[in-house]
Amino acid sequence: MRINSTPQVVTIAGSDSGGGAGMQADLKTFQARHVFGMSIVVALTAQNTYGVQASLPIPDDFIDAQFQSLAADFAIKACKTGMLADSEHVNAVVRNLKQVNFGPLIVDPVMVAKGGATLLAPEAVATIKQELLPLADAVTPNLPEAEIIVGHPIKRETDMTAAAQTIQELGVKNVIIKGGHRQDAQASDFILLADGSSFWVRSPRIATGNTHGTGDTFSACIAAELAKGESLKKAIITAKAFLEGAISQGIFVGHGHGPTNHWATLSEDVQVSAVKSSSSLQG
Ligand SMILES: Nc1ncnc2c1ncn2[C@@H]1O[C@H](COP(=O)(O)OP(=O)(O)O)[C@@H](O)[C@H]1O
Ligand SMILES: Cc1ncc(COP(=O)(O)O)c(N)n1
Repeated sequence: MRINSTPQVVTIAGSDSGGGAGMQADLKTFQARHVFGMSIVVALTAQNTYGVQASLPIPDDFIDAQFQSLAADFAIKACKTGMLADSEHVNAVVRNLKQVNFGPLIVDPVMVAKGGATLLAPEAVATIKQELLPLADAVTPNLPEAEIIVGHPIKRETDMTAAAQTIQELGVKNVIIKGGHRQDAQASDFILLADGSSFWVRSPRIATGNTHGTGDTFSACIAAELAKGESLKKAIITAKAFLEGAISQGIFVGHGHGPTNHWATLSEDVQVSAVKSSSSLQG
């Protein structure tokens, strides 16, 4: 059917007025990856490359209204969450997700902005673990977020693999722990799939201050590729190549922690190494 043949994706997240992170980064990613992007705003932030100056959660009933508007009209094939502000808003999103069919759900458990601002009330971590993760097809914590979810420090690569297992036991099928916050020569992300197989994606670490919105861009790219019908494994590898390009071909705007370049071409420097082989990697 012609009317719904374009892959349609929605981000359920916070707005970054500075355009580098949040749903603005998601929508730029959707555009770059040739899918039709939509947005459900959960919170507004007054933000720039220096940090977050103010934030304002959206009333629950307006979150409901946005879900209803999209569900009534579009054939959404994948979705992602980003900044969800607090427990009340996590619950509003969960309630709505249970009533719609927006395809695979990627949860980016955004907690603290790179500049240090709190984007999720600490009390809401338990709500994300108990209510949202069981609905998710994949979760994409960065290292500090993974440490909060599992409740202990994650230092070595073996800690990342163990943490992924612990997070999977919370009821989320596929776990992607991003290694951007480590200091090693490669930026390495660990992936544990639903079938128990696992692999690393690695790319050269780029020395840059332009990493504002990297996590948002990564999870948005995964959602975009899933909406096109790609397997989760292929979507993750594409997202890694997209990030390596977006970070390395930097864009310089603002005076603080700069954004990435969503026009960049995919990098060819991504290495994939299986930890356990499996004939049936998650599709
Ligand atoms: N300096 C860097 N060089 C190359 N890749 C990076 C760099 N920083 C982050 N990445 C990659 O960007 C993606 C997002 O990771 P990360 O920055 O850890 O997320 P978040 O924005 O949630 O903190 C991951 O694939 C990670 O490996
Ligand atoms: C609205 C919003 N959502 C997410 C982030 C996280 O991005 P980063 O960790 O790169 O600051 C952000 N800064 N603002």
